[in-house]
Amino acid sequence: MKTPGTDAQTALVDELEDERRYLADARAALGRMRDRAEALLEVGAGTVGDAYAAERLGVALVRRVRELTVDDDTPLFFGRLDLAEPADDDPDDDSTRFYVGRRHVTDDVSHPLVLDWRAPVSRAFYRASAREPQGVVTRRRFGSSGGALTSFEDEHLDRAGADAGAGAAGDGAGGPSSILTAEIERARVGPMRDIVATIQPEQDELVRADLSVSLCVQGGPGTGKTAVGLHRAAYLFYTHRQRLQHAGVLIVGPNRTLIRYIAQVLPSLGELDAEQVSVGDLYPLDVRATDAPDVAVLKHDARMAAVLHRALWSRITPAAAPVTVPHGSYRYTLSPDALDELVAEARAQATTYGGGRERLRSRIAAALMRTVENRSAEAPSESWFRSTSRSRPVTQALDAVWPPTTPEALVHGLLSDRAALAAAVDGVLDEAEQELLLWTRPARSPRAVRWSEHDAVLLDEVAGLLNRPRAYSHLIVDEAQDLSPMQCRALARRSTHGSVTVLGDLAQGTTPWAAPSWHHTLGHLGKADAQVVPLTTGFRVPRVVMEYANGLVPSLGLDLPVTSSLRRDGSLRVRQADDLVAGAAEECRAALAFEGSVGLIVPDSLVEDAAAALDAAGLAWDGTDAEVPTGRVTLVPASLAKGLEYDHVVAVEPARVVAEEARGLHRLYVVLTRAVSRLVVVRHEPLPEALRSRDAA
Ligand SMILES: Nc1ncnc2c1ncn2[C@@H]1O[C@H](COP(=O)(O)OP(=O)(O)OP(=O)(O)O)[C@@H](O)[C@H]1O
Repeated sequence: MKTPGTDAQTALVDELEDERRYLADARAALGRMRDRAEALLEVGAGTVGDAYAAERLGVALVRRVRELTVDDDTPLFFGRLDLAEPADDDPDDDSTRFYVGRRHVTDDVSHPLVLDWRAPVSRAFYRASAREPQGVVTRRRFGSSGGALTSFEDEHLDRAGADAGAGAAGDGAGGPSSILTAEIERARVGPMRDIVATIQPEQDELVRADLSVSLCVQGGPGTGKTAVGLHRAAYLFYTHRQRLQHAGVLIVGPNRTLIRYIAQVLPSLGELDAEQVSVGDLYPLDVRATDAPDVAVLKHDARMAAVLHRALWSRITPAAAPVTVPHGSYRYTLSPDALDELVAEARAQATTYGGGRERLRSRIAAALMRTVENRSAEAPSESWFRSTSRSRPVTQALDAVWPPTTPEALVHGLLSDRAALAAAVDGVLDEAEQELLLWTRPARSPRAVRWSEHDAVLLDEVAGLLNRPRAYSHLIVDEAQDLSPMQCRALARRSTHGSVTVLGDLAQGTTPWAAPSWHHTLGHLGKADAQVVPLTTGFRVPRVVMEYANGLVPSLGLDLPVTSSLRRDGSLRVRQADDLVAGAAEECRAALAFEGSVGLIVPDSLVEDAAAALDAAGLAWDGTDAEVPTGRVTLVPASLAKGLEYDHVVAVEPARVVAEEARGLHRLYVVLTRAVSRLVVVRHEPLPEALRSRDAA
């Protein structure tokens, strides 16, 4: 005789079978959607009238085909919602059951089989709780392996929390959130994955905030800031595709390594359109020189904006000669005084130097035209106006009173010439600062300058004064705690009328100009009214490692909420080694016994030694710039560790990480918070004071 328990068990197993069949049907339907898109692609180009439309259609269809590609390794859905009543999004649809997945899948008559996670109805999947069921009777989460469903778990939200985890089938059974926990604790093998199956309510609120809302997310290491930013990009594209296709979303990261890393996540989010750029590449520059640290700090100082502004606009000079143009057998003239009046008007109305110059050109031509009209019976034509405005005398006058320039020419002129610099910095920078800025061996021409990476912020500032840069509807800025005031200004110019999502952690600020508070950064970004929202639950770093790293926070002089961790697994070990790099290589070899990626993070000065030690140990390894990894070990200089994560981290010589830079403690905090499962600290010198309690471990 069967016990009631086994009956229930059998019912659950049957139900899992039903779900597997549903998944197979949805996969087949997706395959047909793709076939249809491909067929359209084949005939599309031939049937559309003009070449431009054909190309547009082709691009859209290629993208559609790519979006519909079936990925057999991930199930098409990860959740199911049973609602009390039909959702009111679509009056023709009275379904109360929805499957939530990475993209829409419809059957042959356009009936939805799977809803995109970004669709309005899906919101309840992330937000509903026993306290606020939001119309949800049952929320089902699916466990999977290699694209196959292996389990499910139900929360009955209508039962007021009394029974919020009743049914569970398959290998994921065990607790109300075992599928969630298993998903969160899964080992990392490649780059970061999307988190659409497990977005938490507090993250979802940020992801789905209105396009008009500017947010600043202060979150400790591994609280999902980058993930939230990327999912927000995907959500905004989905919800406002038309609008964002024109004005776009720009994702800005601190360096190319992180950009490359996150670029691999975006396509899996079904989003291929967001532009991604590192903050240093906003003004592309062939960098061939370095700056002393104090010079770099000065170049990033907001006061430089005032200096450059003055240097540029002071190029406008009073007219010394009249403008004279011929018309018929006469010559018509504009006096220097009349010209100066036009300059004053154009200047008062100009928002950019370049725009003002063009406005002045038109005004000069218009004034000359009026003179002609007053004196001759025959009014000059529109083409006379156009050719006059482009004529040599007008351009010469313009060049004299409102000289053209380029960012390179202006900065070259300023930093090579003591008198020009003194005039521009008067009352803004002191003499010592002027000396710092002046080039000791100026290049002969702007083209011959050997620019430093920090010159980019000066050049971009001037470029922005000359002409308005492209502005985006939404800007997502990762690791924003490291932005300098001048970098913030560069971003502000690109989002004048748009909104921003600023992501960062003040405790991880490692640049000399790192923000002391979000108030500063947001002010320079021109978004002082952005809401600052904390995220304090960590998903990456295991609790034991997080608590260890948190030991450093009181020494950072910041008032921040403590980051806790959702992960109870993981381990921490501190090892004393006489030969640091050999010890580290040994630890890497041991780490390979586990599943997942291994990051060997070393002080920058030890990179070469560590590489040699890995080679000597016969371990295959990659640098952080590897497009396609050859092995599971990555060698990471401490200065590039930010934003990255590895299943197993071997962190070498904390004391040296701290000693190698001014904000070394912040850097160490970054280094110690990269591990998803295990952290091994290899040291020779004593640990920094704040970590000593663990030294005996
Ligand atoms: N809701 C979630 N479910 C599962 N995993 C999550 C969730 N949120 C974040 N994660 C994972 O936690 C890890 C850390 O996320 P992420 O890199 O976005 O954090 P971060 O706040 O940007 O960290 P850092 O400050 O160190 O750069 C990633 O592997 C991410 O996929």
